[in-house]
Amino acid sequence: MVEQQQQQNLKSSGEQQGDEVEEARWSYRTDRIVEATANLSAWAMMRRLPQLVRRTLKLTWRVDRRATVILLAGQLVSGVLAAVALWATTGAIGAVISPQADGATVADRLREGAVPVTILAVAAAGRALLGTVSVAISERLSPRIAREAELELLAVSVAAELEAYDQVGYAERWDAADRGADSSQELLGVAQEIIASVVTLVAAAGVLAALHPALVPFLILASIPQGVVAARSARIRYLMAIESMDDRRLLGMLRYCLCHDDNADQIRSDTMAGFLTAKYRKAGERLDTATDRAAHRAARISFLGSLATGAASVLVWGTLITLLATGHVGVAAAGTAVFALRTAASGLQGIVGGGTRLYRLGLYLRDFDDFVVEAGGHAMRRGTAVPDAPAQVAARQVSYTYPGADRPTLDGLDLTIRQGEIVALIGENGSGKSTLLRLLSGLTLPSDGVVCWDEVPTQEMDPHALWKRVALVPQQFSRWPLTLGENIHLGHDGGGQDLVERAAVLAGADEIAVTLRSRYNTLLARAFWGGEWLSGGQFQRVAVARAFYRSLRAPGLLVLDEPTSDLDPRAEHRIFHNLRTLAAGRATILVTHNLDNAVLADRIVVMRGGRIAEEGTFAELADGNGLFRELLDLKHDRDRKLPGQRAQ
Ligand SMILES: Nc1ncnc2c1ncn2[C@@H]1O[C@H](COP(=O)(O)OP(=O)(O)OP(=O)(O)O)[C@@H](O)[C@H]1O
Repeated sequence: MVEQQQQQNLKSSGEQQGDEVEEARWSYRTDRIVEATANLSAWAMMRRLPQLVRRTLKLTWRVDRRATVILLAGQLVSGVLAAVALWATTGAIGAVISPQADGATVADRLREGAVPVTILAVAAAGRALLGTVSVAISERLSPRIAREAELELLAVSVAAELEAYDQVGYAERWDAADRGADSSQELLGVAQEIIASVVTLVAAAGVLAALHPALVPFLILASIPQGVVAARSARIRYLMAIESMDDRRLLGMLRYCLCHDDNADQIRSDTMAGFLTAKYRKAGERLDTATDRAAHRAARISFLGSLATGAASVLVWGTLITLLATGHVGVAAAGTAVFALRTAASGLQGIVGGGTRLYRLGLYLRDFDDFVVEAGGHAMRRGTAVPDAPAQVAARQVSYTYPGADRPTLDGLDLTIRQGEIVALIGENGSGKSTLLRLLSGLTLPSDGVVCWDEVPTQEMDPHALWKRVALVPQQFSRWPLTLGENIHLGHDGGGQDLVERAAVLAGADEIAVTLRSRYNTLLARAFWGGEWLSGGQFQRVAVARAFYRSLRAPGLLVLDEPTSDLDPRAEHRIFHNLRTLAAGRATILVTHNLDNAVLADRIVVMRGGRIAEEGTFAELADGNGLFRELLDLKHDRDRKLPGQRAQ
């Protein structure tokens, strides 16, 4: 009863707000894809099939050569057995229908039929066995083929420059590519079905041609409508999938928002479940409409195709009857022709059915290929220099414009941080601080100007060697589903447990370790059995410990983007106190909105609108009349008294 009431509440609040839910079409650049795909014809499909089969075999070859050979040889033998079986059919039919007048006894007939029937039985058993073997091989190899594709996708994704993520529609194209990688799981099964069908068809057509060549063109004629229908249906389904891609992504996103524990508190406290559920329902309805439209179109085409196929079948059978009536083929041969026609028809069906699926997979694979090329275009093409701990890191006349933005976020900026120095970066929201940190760390490259570690520009360095010397606490730090120890060393465990614990002590994460069931071996993931969870501030201590660990292992640039935003005063004090000691031998840059923390810095740099507005020591800037002083005054004003605050 209570449940019913809750569901009713959810429904009615969703319905009530649903009216206001705008038709949320997250606009992606699908028009271009739709337009390109609409031009694909059945002929294009036919042309692509051999190439797709070749590609599948290449993939299979890469995964397991021996299995590929067995698979192909098996199909070949299976085809030969099909032809042999059809030939034996003539003998078997002859034994059954030869006229009684010959005076043949039952024993004679059985003797006559024994050989062809035995051949038939052996061929059928052989084909069945080969079929089982090839299914087993393809089931074993298919997941591996998909994994190869997924690994390729992951490799190009992580090898791309960060700016790739800022390209319009990049995430959408990644999704499409991911589906392409996933669908490659079906490739081998389908390609195998096509190869088997082709082999069967060739065998049957060969037998038919030998019985009477006139039968073959009709067989081909009968297959044309099926092929056209299949191609058109596949295209309709693919276009539908592309057109509704944004809705499917939206559904996925909403499911995540509604159910993931990241949002669980807010979903409840903001009573927004109904609002999001209404959006979900709307997107689902749009998807249903698109599916219905595609199903109707496919059904119409399929009906027309069936009519055409029926007409073509009449022609084939008419031809056979005529040939029999005019004595061009004998009765036994006509019987074999019937079997051959049925075999050929099943081969054709296999080709058309498999071809359709392969064609559709091919379209998804094209998304995969396109993305691999696109991401490859963003691959890091940098130098090979390997940096040591730099004596200084300098931005020289650096500008940075995000892809698609109409003005630069950073504009002709100069900044040098020397080893042993702590520089505090201050500025209002959106002034470009995080963007500058990314450039100094070599995560992105400047649109103009250079960032140099000593005298070597970041674009001339091996990025991985460079990042080994970067220790970063980003604003949005990751909470990896790993143990506490792993969350600190992240696989770079050469420093040993001592270094992990030293970093933890410096960041105050040692206090967390002692509260956990298995200390540093405790899994920090509540989604897994045995995992534990930390508070926001505790996780931030772990993130700082991670950066300290990296910096202890390979000193270089220490980058702290609001590293203590979630910390209590004691924890914050500990980190900044230890930072002073750690800073020796490193260039340190710290972003903070808490101006009091800037006291710790040797120098303060104040940013405004992507440029440096002023710089100096805390005392110099506090005595001045620039932005820093203004922000400081605002803070002191608030510290003294806020409007409406009651006097103590
Ligand atoms: N990936 C991105 N794509 C496009 N524009 C971006 C991107 N990231 C940041 N920007 C833009 O660049 C500007 C500077 O952002 P940045 O994150 O560097 O500011 P910030 O000074 O660190 O701000 P905050 O104090 O809020 O952290 C902002 O106007 C923002 O809209």
